[in-house]
Amino acid sequence: MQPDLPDLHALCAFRARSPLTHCMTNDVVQTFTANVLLALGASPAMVIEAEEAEQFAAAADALLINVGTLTASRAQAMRRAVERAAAAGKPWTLDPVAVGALAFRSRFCQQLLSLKPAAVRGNASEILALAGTRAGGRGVDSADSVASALPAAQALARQVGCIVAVTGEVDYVTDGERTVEVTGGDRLMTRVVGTGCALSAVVAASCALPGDTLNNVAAACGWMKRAGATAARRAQGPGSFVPAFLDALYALHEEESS
Ligand SMILES: Nc1ncnc2c1ncn2[C@@H]1O[C@H](COP(=O)(O)OP(=O)(O)OP(=O)(O)O)[C@@H](O)[C@H]1O
Ligand SMILES: Cc1ncsc1CCO
Ligand SMILES: [Mg+2]
Repeated sequence: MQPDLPDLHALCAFRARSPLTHCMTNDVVQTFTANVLLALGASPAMVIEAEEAEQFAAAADALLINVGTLTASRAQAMRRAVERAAAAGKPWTLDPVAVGALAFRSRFCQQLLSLKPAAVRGNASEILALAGTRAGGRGVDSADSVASALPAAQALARQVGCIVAVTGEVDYVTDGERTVEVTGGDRLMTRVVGTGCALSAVVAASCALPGDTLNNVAAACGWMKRAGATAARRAQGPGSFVPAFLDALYALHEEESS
């Protein structure tokens, strides 16, 4: 494998910074998300009670909002955390799980966008829905191609003034003017739950790094794609993929310099 110096530099910076990452995420992916962040060298903390979430949002380096298992009380806690993060100048990232398909979370995500996320990461159907182009996907899964969602991702990035990462077979990361394409990964990444949700947590953490957020988010997508490809070569199926994926994230620096 060719060394990929920008990704390696960003990975070293990520590990040196070890971003304290406040995750308000869904019930399905809590442990996997924390393990992915830990394998990469970040420091996750899942703080969800409204009063604590508000307090912690100001202290953490980055905040993730994932609406996968949203409830009214969680929405309230998330809103308070985002408002505090925004006031404290801390970057926050939105994963709009199943937006478009469901009205409550769609209204909530649209309202949150006015509080200026640093990044939005979603699959093609989610990005199309958030941009107002399409109605939504098939539950939490995408029903659209990534290429078909690129114009919507660029429009959303310009409209909100943030980085948008639309992911799938290929990932596109855009600020509305510049677009980076990230290739690799493996279809097995879609046969275990939470690779997208965990990627959003890594994207959130990468927004705490100094430098160009577009490049840092693209690097985050690249780490996940590379580890996904390595793990797929080693795994026999979804069951052995998850531990192989965590191992590959942990050893990414060896792969990049070999
Ligand atoms: N067909 C594919 N080939 C290679 N990599 C893929 C493929 N589909 C998805 N990926 C990778 O899997 C990860 C998750 O992306 P995806 O777009 O499936 O997220 P998602 O639908 O939000 O997932 P989830 O909701 O299950 O967390 C990304 O790193 C993406 O690049
Ligand atoms: C399966 C599932 N259901 C709600 S959130 C979630 C995790 C994938 O997005
Ligand atoms: Mg998702």
